[in-house]
Amino acid sequence: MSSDPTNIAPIDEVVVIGTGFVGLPLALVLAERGTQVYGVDIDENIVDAINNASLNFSSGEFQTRLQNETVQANLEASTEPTTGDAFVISVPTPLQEPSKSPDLSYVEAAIESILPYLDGGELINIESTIPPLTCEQHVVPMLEDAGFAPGEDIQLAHSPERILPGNVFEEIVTNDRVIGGINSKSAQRAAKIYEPFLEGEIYITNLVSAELCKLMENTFRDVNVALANEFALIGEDMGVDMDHVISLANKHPRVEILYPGIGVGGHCLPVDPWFLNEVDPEHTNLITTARRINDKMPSVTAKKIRRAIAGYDTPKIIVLGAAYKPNTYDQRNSPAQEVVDSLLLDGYDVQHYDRHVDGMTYESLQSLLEKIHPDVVVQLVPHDETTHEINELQDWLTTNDIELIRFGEAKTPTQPLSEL
Ligand SMILES: NC(=O)C1=CN([C@@H]2O[C@H](COP(=O)(O)OP(=O)(O)OC[C@H]3O[C@@H](n4cnc5c(N)ncnc54)[C@H](O)[C@@H]3O)[C@@H](O)[C@H]2O)C=CC1
Ligand SMILES: CC(=O)N[C@@H]1[C@@H](OP(=O)(O)OP(=O)(O)OC[C@H]2O[C@@H](n3ccc(=O)[nH]c3=O)[C@H](O)[C@@H]2O)O[C@H](C(=O)O)[C@@H](O)[C@@H]1O
Repeated sequence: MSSDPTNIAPIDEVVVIGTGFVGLPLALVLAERGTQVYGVDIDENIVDAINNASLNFSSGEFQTRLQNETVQANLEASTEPTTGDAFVISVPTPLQEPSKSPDLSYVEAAIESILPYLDGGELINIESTIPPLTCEQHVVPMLEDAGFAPGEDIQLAHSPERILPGNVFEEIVTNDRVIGGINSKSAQRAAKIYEPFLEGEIYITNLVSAELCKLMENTFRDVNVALANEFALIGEDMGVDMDHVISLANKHPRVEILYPGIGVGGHCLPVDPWFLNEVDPEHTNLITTARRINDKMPSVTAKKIRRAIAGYDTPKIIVLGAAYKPNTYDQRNSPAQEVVDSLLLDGYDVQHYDRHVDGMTYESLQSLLEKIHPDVVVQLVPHDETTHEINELQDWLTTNDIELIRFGEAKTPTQPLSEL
């Protein structure tokens, strides 16, 4: 795709619709570099928090950036949209349960909400992860019904976000960016949004390719975690430490097995593969099987814990870890929570803590254990800090007759063969 870049109108004002995990970092990095940003969210608490620079996210980096003077001068939030050169849509795209069909109502509501502010010449750029053909089959007709000619008087692009929760402010700048456009001019105008801060490359394509690309990335990861989980289950049946075998297999120059875990959580991996299944169920056998393997892991984990504590009459259990993965506070679709819910349902006495999750944290692990006197400590999420604390307390736990059960990366440090 090519068009004369000198014809591309500048983007001085960006309206970000949905200022959550994806929309807010974009709003912040744009405002830091001098773009006038208007953040729009239907959640008044978020709007107030942005305007008062008083976010209660556990990640201090959001707060620090929000308090920056340049950001304060360039970022304003509201529950209602306004006019601007570009509208970035970063609202949720969850699944409907139990059908696992995509719920596009947020994207549709977001588009609907900006229609009164379009007057010709604006760009709409969707960052939300969307099923293939959403732009063509949902967004384009909405714009046409409102009297616009997408691609002509309104530009339309899809630039899926790829930031890794936990490393957001680095990846938003350094990741390469794929931008699909309804035409070349739309894609190139969307690129203008990112130019003020992006260090990665921009790759221009069409709308459906950008939609598919994002889904394929997360599906690739999900399927590969499922493979690691399946290997781990084989190892367990055979009484072999598969973390160790995986580390050996990964010495092959073309093998990179991921790590088995207690399940796949978060906002995206458990969701996005189903978007592919929705459009082509005939060709998503491997993908849906992988999803089911990963979905089964919390109950497999709960079963392992039950087996390990079968010798206690009424064990008092402390579980450490509630976030969906290490070193984050995000609890969305958390496998750890599912494991705990399953144990609670069995009637076990479980107390649940997580260093990074508001309302679940504790001062020091040792004083917590001294207060509660548990029989068993289960580490479900290997946050670095928690792993460090537990490693420091190993001898103390043994002396105090507290059994330790660990899952995830922290369980088995990779041993060189010479030490086996
Ligand atoms: N969480 C992540 O790290 C990543 C998420 N994504 C995708 O980005 C999209 C957004 O995800 P998150 O930011 O995590 O969700 P989120 O739930 O953190 O934020 C979405 C925000 O949109 C607001 N909202 C909903 N409807 C609205 C409307 N009509 N107008 C204005 N605001 C509205 C919500 O109140 C919420 O604050 C999803 O499609 C997700 O799959 C993509 C990459 C990474
Ligand atoms: C392809 C890819 O790496 N996508 C990223 C992913 O972020 P997310 O935090 O969901 O991914 P993650 O770190 O793989 O974690 C997902 C889940 O998978 C588990 N997990 C992950 C890797 C692994 O080897 N074993 C494992 O069990 C994690 O513990 C977690 O429960 O999804 C994000 C998204 O789309 O929201 C995306 O922006 C990120 O770049």
